[in-house]
Amino acid sequence: MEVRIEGLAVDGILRGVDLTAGTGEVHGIVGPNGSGKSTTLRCAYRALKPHGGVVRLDGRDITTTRVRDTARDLAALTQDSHVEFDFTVTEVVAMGRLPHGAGPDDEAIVRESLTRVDAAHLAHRGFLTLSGGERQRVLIARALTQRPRVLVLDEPTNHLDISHQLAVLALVRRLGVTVLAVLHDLNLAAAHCDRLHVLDRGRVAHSGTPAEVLTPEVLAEVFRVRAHVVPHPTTGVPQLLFDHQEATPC
Ligand SMILES: Nc1ncnc2c1ncn2[C@@H]1O[C@H](COP(=O)(O)OP(=O)(O)OP(=O)(O)O)[C@@H](O)[C@H]1O
Repeated sequence: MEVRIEGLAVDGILRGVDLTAGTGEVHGIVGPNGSGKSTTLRCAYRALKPHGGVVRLDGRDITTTRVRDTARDLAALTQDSHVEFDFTVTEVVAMGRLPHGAGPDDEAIVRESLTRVDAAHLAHRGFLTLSGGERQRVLIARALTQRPRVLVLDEPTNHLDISHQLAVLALVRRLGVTVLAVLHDLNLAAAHCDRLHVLDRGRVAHSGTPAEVLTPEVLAEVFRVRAHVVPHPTTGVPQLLFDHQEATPC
């Protein structure tokens, strides 16, 4: 399913964000703190109504369909993905089936999703007893349980150790669904995304393949850091080495 974001505007935050992610492509949204990455995603999963612009799934404006219909197509892992009560892990992941209504395969789908994020052993634990990384994996399992055609992920590797960061991003790619992911780690973004969009002060400043976008010039202009770009010794993917910085942007 294609995701097309056109002229997205949110007062004081987004100033006309345009990007298109083709069916089955993995797109990363990167950019400095406060540049509007999460706000862009919030509009895509309908947590926020933009003041201008439109988000289209396969050409159709998402605001012209019922929220439940959008939820059948699109699953989100967000910064607001909280679970307030101590549901079991199985119960939390089963919530991903809600947009589809109850079905006979639900239990099997929940078990499979938990296995895919290496969390089957947590099935009967209380969600609130889990570590940050375990919670994140369970929330990813909940999104997978929705069997979406589009996955919107806001910092999906947050709280994950390096092994689970790599495993989750490899899994996301294997799913074959369209992915829009906010990522802070530019090297992970380069290794796992087909295309990157660099947000700067509420606009897409640069879009392209990781090699096109992650250049020393763009990193200096947008992130204000000095970087060297080197090919990964086995994959050839561009990877970044940063110079020590005396002055921080804070
Ligand atoms: N509900 C809101 N009311 C007022 N300002 C907001 C609101 N939501 C976000 N902002 C502001 O909009 C700007 C962009 O926020 P957003 O969360 O989209 O940035 P981001 O690129 O995801 O940042 P980060 O990398 O820090 O997560 C920030 O300055 C933020 O303070």
